[in-house]
Amino acid sequence: MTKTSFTLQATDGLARTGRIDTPRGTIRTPAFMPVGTAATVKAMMPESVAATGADILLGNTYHLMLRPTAERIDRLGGLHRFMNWDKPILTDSGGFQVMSLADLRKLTEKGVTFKSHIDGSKHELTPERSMDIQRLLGSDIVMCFDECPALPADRDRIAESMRLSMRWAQRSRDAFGDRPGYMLFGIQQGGLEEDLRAESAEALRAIGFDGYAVGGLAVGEGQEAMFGCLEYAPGQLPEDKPRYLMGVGKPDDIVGAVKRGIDMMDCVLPSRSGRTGQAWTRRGQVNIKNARHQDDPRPLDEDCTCPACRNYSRAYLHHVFRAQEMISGMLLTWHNLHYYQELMQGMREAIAAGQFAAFEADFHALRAEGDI
Ligand SMILES: C=CCOC(=O)Nc1nc2cc3[nH]c(NC)nc3cc2c(=O)[nH]1
Repeated sequence: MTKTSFTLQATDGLARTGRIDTPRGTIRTPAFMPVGTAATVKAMMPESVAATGADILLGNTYHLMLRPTAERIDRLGGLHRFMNWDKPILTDSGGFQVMSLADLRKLTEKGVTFKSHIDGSKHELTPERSMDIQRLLGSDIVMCFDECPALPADRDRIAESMRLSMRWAQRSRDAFGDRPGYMLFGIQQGGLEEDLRAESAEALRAIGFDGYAVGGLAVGEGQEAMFGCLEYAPGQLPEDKPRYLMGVGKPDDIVGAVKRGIDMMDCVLPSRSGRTGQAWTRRGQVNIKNARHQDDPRPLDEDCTCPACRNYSRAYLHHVFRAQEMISGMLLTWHNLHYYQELMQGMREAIAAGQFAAFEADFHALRAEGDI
């Protein structure tokens, strides 16, 4: 099967469940993508990531172009072979990270020049170069090269940035070419301005993409403003293509985004917070480094079937975090990614059964505030 396709299987209100079929495998939606920044989901073996239920993971163009370089990964057989992950991979275009991580950035109509945060070497990212890098990596879902304006920004700045991103979307499409079996996603911009988001959606639709991302969010606007934008932005995008919300989020952000029509998300939160001792459970958050866990024989979450909850006590997890043992980040990252995938599976089943409202009510009812 060399083609790719998106099939909607059920809807419940604005929430949808479906599947994205690619030659490397099927992605069940709504989907959560663990972040594998430097060709690894930190503290996890790839087979462990697969065991959590992840159908796809995310790679970062900015990091991989600097080290070990896309050319080297290509020579070694591509990113899937390199990191021993044979399911789908989505790579970002580098646009967002170059603006947040690189030094001495210079942005022009052509693209962005910058100095590596690793060794100070000079680099350039353009729509054309980003498409080339993502092709060399072999990623199954390629993202347009875009600019994500830092908020707060005034309306003129937001409009100007969005229109640049739309010109870059056309250049990305042209440079991507015709690649059966690979998908190119456009990225909607426009800040929190409904009319600018509509203009962006129309520009992307006219170019034509395999999927559409809602960009420019989860950049400090807060959940209320983000949900306000998600009341209209997903609906401005083609209904028969996947909708991807980048950088989201906490479990309640994810439930709220799926409720408003989002099909795919990615976030470093479950893995990053796992390494710092922050566990996410259906009853809320557990900061395992808190002294009150040091004699607690119970698992993190009685109902969780992950290896951390099946085989270890809170007391043990507390100990290995206090002792800064490597197993600490491994176990909590595994738990958090397992919990996130369980959340996605629960929503897929609830939407298919027309029970999303009940699922959402249970989700909120079970969660206590604060540390549990
Ligand atoms: C990441 C996949 C593909 O995205 C791109 O290639 N460009 C892009 N990335 C973003 C990443 C974000 N993370 C957050 N919060 C943590 N907000 C984000 C917004 C964007 C965005 O507007 N564009």
